[in-house]
Amino acid sequence: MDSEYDVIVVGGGAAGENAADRAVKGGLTAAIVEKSLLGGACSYWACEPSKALLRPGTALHAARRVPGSREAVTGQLDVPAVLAHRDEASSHWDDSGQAQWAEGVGIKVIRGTARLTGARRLWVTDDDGNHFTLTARHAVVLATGSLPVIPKVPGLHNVRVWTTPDATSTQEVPESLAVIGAGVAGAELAQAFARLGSKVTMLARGSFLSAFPEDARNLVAEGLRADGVEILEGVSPEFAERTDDGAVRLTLPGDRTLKAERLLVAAGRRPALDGLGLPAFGIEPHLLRVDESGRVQGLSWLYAVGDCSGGAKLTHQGKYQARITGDAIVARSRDELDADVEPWSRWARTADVLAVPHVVFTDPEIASVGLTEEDAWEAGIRVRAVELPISVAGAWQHAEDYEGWAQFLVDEDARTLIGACFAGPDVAELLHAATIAIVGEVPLERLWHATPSFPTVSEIWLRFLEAYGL
Ligand SMILES: Cc1cc2nc3c(=O)[nH]c(=O)nc-3n(C[C@H](O)[C@H](O)[C@H](O)COP(=O)(O)OP(=O)(O)OC[C@H]3O[C@@H](n4cnc5c(N)ncnc54)[C@H](O)[C@@H]3O)c2cc1C
Ligand SMILES: NC(=O)c1ccc[n+]([C@@H]2O[C@H](COP(=O)([O-])OP(=O)(O)OC[C@H]3O[C@@H](n4cnc5c(N)ncnc54)[C@H](O)[C@@H]3O)[C@@H](O)[C@H]2O)c1
Repeated sequence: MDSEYDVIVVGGGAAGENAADRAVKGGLTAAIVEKSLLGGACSYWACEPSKALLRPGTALHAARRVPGSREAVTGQLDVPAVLAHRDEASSHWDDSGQAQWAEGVGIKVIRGTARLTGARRLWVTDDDGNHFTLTARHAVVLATGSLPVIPKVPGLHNVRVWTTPDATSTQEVPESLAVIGAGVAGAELAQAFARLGSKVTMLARGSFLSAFPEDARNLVAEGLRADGVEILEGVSPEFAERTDDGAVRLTLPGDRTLKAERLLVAAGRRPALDGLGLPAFGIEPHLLRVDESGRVQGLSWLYAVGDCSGGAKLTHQGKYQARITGDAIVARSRDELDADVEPWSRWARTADVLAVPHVVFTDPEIASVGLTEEDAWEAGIRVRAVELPISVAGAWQHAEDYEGWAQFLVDEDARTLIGACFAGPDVAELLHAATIAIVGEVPLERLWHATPSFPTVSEIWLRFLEAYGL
């Protein structure tokens, strides 16, 4: 094995793989050091398995909402078949296909745990405890992902908790499940397990899905409640203990208790930057900042992409950052790019601030992109919100009782869209149109010419422009 590569990526999740791929496509040599499965969290423990657990319930529910197909659907979810579908979606936790892809595109995969020991130099320990040094000629890219935040609840350390990988890879559906945290992971997994037969109770420190507009999160809360999920808002556990029968009992404010067979902690994630040797370079892991090209501030050779680099923790955004960073490293290796990076150029993560798409894959879904109304006012933008129910012919065709809500945010001076949020069944597929309108800064007068097909849910775009006054 060579000990020198142009680019060395630490962490082979979605972000790391894409950074290495772009470097190789640009003519550089690249290696990925990975301590677990190549493909990372998304492939084995996060997006793929969680969506595979959710999709069968969504499909069944959709069939029940259309007269004609409703009558044909008489059974319940087949739990073993759902779990088998999830196993398949997670490649049975086998990364050989991924390793084959990497080697095929010219990326060297090195199994082990890496830490920085000098500028462009890494110390790697493999699974057998062997050590070796790797040197990067141009750049080291950190793509080490994120770790769950475990809240400081007295007694919690004595209790066996599930974090999200335990929930997404389980082979058993618990009779009852308590969930600490009512963000995206908590909401999706609460619904998945409720539909698989668990009695689910969610504890939200603040509001359920607090990052989204109230009308959107109310629709999702209604959907979860219809599946039997109990949502307790403004509630954080005060104490946790193991019961004699191996279950978990939580003490809640007001001396209430909650007993559940399993306890899932989905209370947020933090960048996984410990143990990488960053303090020796004057960087406290929790203070790591990157510039628009993904370069760690203060170091010309160190970059970070994906969950570990701050910002939205989403696969597609990490991959976007990785494409930008990989190309920036290539450009700098050819002296085609200096320190300054133009916004919206191919070396700038401009969409990280202005156009991050985010889908909550519950049923109904939430799909949002761009600034929120609060962000816009804070940024000094004169924003107008147009909010309306998704009440178009396409919605009635989609489901008898279709209920949806949309919000469009317009920069009143530029007369362009700067944010959008949709809530309702299958709204995820409406999102990319909004992302394109925002990234392309398409004037509303031009959007007026983008005719949505009849009868599709996309007709909500026409209703928006009419409501806006065009
Ligand atoms: C339950 C759940 C569901 C989700 N669903 C979605 C979704 O539907 N859509 C979406 O966009 N996002 C989703 N996300 C978020 C998404 O999973 C993450 O944003 C994404 O996986 C991050 O990719 P990454 O490459 O940055 O990190 P990771 O995929 O975590 O990869 C980091 C890799 O680095 C390795 N590593 C760490 N330290 C070292 C070291 N020192 N040496 C060598 N290797 C190291 C790790 O083993 C790991 O493989 C979900 C998250 C969760 C928790
Ligand atoms: N569909 C998707 O794209 C998807 C799905 C799942 C996760 N993710 C990503 O993974 C990351 C982690 O998801 P997450 O849901 O864990 O984080 P999150 O930050 O979205 O939500 C965490 C929630 O836990 C609550 N919380 C924290 N401590 C608590 C306590 N002691 N008691 C009660 N509630 C408490 C917080 O108030 C917050 O609402 C997110 O950044 C998200 O972007 C994405």
